Amino acid sequence: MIENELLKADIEEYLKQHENKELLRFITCGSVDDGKSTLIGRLLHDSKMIFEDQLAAIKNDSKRFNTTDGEIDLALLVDGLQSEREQGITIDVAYRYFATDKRKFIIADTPGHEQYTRNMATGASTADLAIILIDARYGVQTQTRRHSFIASLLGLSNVIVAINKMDLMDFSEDVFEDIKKQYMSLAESLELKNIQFAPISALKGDNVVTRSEQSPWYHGETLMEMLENTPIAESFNYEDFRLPVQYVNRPNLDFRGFAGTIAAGIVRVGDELTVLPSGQSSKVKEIVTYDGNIPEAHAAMSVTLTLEDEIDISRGDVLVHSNNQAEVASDLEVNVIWMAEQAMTPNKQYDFKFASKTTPGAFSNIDYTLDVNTMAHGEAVHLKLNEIARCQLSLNNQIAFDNYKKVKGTGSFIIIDRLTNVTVGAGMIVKKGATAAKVSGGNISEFEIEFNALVRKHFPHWEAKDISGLFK
Ligand SMILES: Nc1nc2c(ncn2[C@@H]2O[C@H](COP(=O)(O)OP(=O)(O)OP(=O)(O)O)[C@@H](O)[C@H]2O)c(=O)[nH]1
Repeated sequence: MIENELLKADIEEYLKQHENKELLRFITCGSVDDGKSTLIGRLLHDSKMIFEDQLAAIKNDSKRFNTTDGEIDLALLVDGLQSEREQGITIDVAYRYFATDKRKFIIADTPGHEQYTRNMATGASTADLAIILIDARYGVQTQTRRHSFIASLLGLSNVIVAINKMDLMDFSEDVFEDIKKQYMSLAESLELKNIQFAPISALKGDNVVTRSEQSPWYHGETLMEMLENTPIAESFNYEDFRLPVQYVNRPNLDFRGFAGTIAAGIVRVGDELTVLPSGQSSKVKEIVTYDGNIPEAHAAMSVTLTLEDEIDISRGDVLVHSNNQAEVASDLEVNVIWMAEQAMTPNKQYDFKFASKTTPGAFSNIDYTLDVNTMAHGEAVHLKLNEIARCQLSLNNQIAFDNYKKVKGTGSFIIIDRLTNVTVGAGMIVKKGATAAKVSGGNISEFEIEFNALVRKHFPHWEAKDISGLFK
């Protein structure tokens, strides 16, 4: 633990020195034992981010556990905790930092265990890129499909498919090409814009940071070059200005500022803004930051705006350009990833936490579930752990929102259980909801439920759907 703290302290210092370098956030995903930990260890090791004392500790451990036949077991570096090592499974999202001359990096390391889809969703929601690991011996697996699908659903457009353990397949070009083909056919049904492939051995280091002599047929970039060179600025939306107001700053009667982190777009002094949902308008008087006033600010910056007029704005409102507004509604059509052991029940009240506003509401209908292996639509009355579904959401209050693919910050939300305060799911907004769905889901009478039960009992061959779960 002491070593970890040291590492953390030093890396914060290190990151400070690299403040002006571009930051790439990425996630690594794959099935258990595909080699995520080894790969991350290799990236850290070969980019010289490991300190000598840690290296010595790993060398000793590798000898003691005799895990890798004399090679340093880089996985030991990542699976730092003793209990994790004993279990052999990484169990939560862990964030790691490293830097090269070109960029600095944050890795969200997400475990491969089937039930931990939610951890991947957590890591992926803030990532620019996903490394999807495939064991060269086995090719595309269920987890590959699941992770690629979630990456696509979360709007992660950059994917590096790292075909690992190529050393066990004699660095065969045919194996690489074959897995590439398998993956491309899977990707056809997904919205991943930029897919790159690398044949690697995380254990031996081939094509990770240094080019391998074992694969003379491969002329592409190393994995590290891909991480350094994949353009990320394109994933920012500088078109649609959105400022979800985190708090209203009123230190004295003469100053009233609206503070928050810009979710998308650019704002300048003098711009005409509208407050949503109320619809009132004014002009930007000042843009105040920690380092003083500035004439313009863009996505990801934390700012405080003051306006020309005294208008009513409170926490949770969204400031937008008057000529480019977000939508406002209380009924939404959404994609949901369910993350709790206890199933989601339509018409049960949950809290929905948007960029800066939390409001109660309920799902009025599950339109369909999505099978992550086949992409087929299915029917469901409840939504179970790790299931993904298209749903109709009915909120108790109006919110300002965007389609998730347009603006992540104003297009996503988390779902919180009102009793336990635990996050039970995550959602991405597709569009304004259809009110018709609300009627079919929300207004079922007790009589209809009883009638439905009778029909199902006495006329099972009619195959009527159980609607009791829709009523609560
Ligand atoms: N031959 C070979 N073995 C590898 C390679 N990469 C990883 N391994 C081995 O595969 C096993 C699993 O690697 P890990 O890095 O622990 O796998 P992981 O995906 O992090 O697994 P979890 O942490 O359990 O999710 C270890 O025994 C590694 O030494 C590789 O490129 N070649």
